Amino acid sequence: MNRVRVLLLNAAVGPFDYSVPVGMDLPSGSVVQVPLGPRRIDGIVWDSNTLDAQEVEASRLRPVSARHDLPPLSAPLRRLIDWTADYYLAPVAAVARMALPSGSLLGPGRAITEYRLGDTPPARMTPQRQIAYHKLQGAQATVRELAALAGVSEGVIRSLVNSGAMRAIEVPVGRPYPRPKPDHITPALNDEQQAAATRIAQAVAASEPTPFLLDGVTGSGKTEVYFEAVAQALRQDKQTLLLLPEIALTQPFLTRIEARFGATPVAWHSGLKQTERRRAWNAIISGDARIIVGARSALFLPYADLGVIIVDEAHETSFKQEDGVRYNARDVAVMRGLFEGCPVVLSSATPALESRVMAEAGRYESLVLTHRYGGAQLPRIALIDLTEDPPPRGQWIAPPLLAAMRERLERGEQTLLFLNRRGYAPLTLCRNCGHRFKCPNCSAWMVDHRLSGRLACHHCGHAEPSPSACPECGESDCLVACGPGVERIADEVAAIFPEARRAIVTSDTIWSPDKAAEFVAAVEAHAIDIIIGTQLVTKGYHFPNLTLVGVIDADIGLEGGDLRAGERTFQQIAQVSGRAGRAAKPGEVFLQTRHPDAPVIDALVQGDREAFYAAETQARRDANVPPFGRLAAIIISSEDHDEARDAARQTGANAPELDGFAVYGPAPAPLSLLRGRHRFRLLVHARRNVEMQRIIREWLDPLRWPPGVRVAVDVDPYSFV
Ligand SMILES: Nc1ncnc2c1ncn2[C@@H]1O[C@H](COP(=O)(O)OP(=O)(O)OP(=O)(O)O)[C@@H](O)[C@H]1O
Ligand SMILES: [Zn+2]
Repeated sequence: MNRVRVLLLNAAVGPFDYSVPVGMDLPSGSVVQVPLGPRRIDGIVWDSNTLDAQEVEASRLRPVSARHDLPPLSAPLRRLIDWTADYYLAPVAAVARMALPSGSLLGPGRAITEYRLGDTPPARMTPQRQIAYHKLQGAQATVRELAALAGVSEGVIRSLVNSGAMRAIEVPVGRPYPRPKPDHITPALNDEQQAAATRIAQAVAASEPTPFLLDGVTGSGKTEVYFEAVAQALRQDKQTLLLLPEIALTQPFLTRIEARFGATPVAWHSGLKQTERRRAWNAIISGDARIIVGARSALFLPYADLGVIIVDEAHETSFKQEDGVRYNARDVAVMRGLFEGCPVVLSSATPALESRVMAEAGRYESLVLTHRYGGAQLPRIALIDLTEDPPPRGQWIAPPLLAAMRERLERGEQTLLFLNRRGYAPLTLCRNCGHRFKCPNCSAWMVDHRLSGRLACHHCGHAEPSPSACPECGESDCLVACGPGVERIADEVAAIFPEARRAIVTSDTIWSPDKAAEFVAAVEAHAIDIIIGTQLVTKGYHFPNLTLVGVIDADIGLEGGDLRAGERTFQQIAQVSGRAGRAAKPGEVFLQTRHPDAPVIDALVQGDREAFYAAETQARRDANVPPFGRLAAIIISSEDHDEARDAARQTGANAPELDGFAVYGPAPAPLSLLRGRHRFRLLVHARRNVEMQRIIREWLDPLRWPPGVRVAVDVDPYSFV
């Protein structure tokens, strides 16, 4: 057969068939270059039985131009790509692009040129050069990366190179990574840990495609358990993919892996430099990289030989991608394990309800750790009813929590205050005329960030300097901050305990792996008494001297009222509580609430997670919502309000009427304006046994919209805004 079907990667057309030049070997999965009109573009040879293309006579086919020097994408990976595209209603090419990180990686070359400043400054200093010269001391990267780092144009960097102020360094990208050793340092597991570890290791040894739910209370040592699965994969010369939700937090984690296996793992995330990315990529595809720690984007990479996939903190909603291909990495990981023939471990102290239901149904194998490691006790959780015990006016920390904090300071122990709100205040208004500061691009309030002196929109990134006067009435000294964010709580702590050393932990302060490492070191060295943080501090940390957790507003997550509001509140509070008393000293948690009788709050205080899961499962079953019924959101947007509304109405009017398939809306989305686009939503609610995706495809595919309209489908949505 001298014809191949090619999936085109960076084109809105295709797939197309091409002829195979004599002497070129093109098995399925080969990465190739093909002609398209006058251009040449990258593509992948795909299985013609899974991908339809227009039939073209053999004589009219154009030949494949070249084959890239890469191993072909494996059959299991191609199957995963097909499955993902089908399930999430995404173009196959869009999913396949996630397996091939960027065009520049496909080109030839064993080295990349990086630049760094030399010893002598440039003879002629312009203001831009001055900035670059200042910011790039000690840095080494490509021209583009240096420009981004310094905040100047690439031209400025190039001019520094040409003037001789920067020198070129060839960085080889094929350098091998040090090999981790399965038994470098092995901990003694307790009985529960040992039983779970043995079972997973056995599944790795047998290449069993079993999904495991590793469900263990906070501090039970789940990490040590799944490390045994990693060790088993290493013994068999296979790869481990370890997915983490928040990449900024990986540095302490990488250190922990290094301590256990004697070598740092290979990290994969969006913050990698091009040389690092290329080196990692080569090692992943050749099999040289044995332990790969990554964010969800690592899930689609072409691993040479996967032995096990681990999803840590598997309940985290950040595994759900909210743009482009809207997939859930937790669910896709289970499918990848199935196709690759390897076990998948979903590890969590507060599993997603979906995962619990799968385990109860016997589809996942359940491994349970009921106790904290080393005899530490779970913390005692107490309520502060804010209606009875309110803080003084203009403050947010109630007297019982303040008293507990004072005790900790006196005893030299650490406190963590949790409030899931970045910035100083979520809303700023004018006392004089009532003006509220709103984002010009979104239907959202501007958040006051005092540390950086700005008002910022958390949806589109729009920011402006904090105003001194009201733009509406012109009065000065009339702007009031409404409600607290972590910065405001930190100010309150500073006013009450001026001697206490504080750290604010949010994505604004911990924005890089280095910053995370710095923070951890400071807490461990007891250079910090009180941590004030958002959800960034709820996971993974193990600070033995931290014995008090205060939840400033336990009700905050329940306000939105979406499908998972109760579940998310339970998970966040259980996780943040789990940071208290993890070693010898017992922990204590205070929840500040206005709804002491809410079932979620009650379950947390009683420490009765089984009751919470049982009630929540029943409620979902009764409403026939996920994981029992199915949901899909259709978001229709345009820069023009009426165009978006009309397209949404037309879509709704064409909705099929079928048994077990209901369509609600369209209605303006809660965030009706986002990044300058007006948004309308339709919600599909289907019974489990209905082929929801096929019906949606047949409904939407024939519809035509004006060029300014975008239609996004979100299968199994997590976001309802
Ligand atoms: N068998 C063991 N031997 C020695 N130390 C252990 C063992 N098991 C756990 N630990 C230690 O106990 C602490 C908690 O373990 P780990 O971080 O694995 O818990 P976890 O279950 O992942 O917790 P969380 O879900 O709260 O993050 C860590 O410092 C870990 O090194
Ligand atoms: Zn905005």
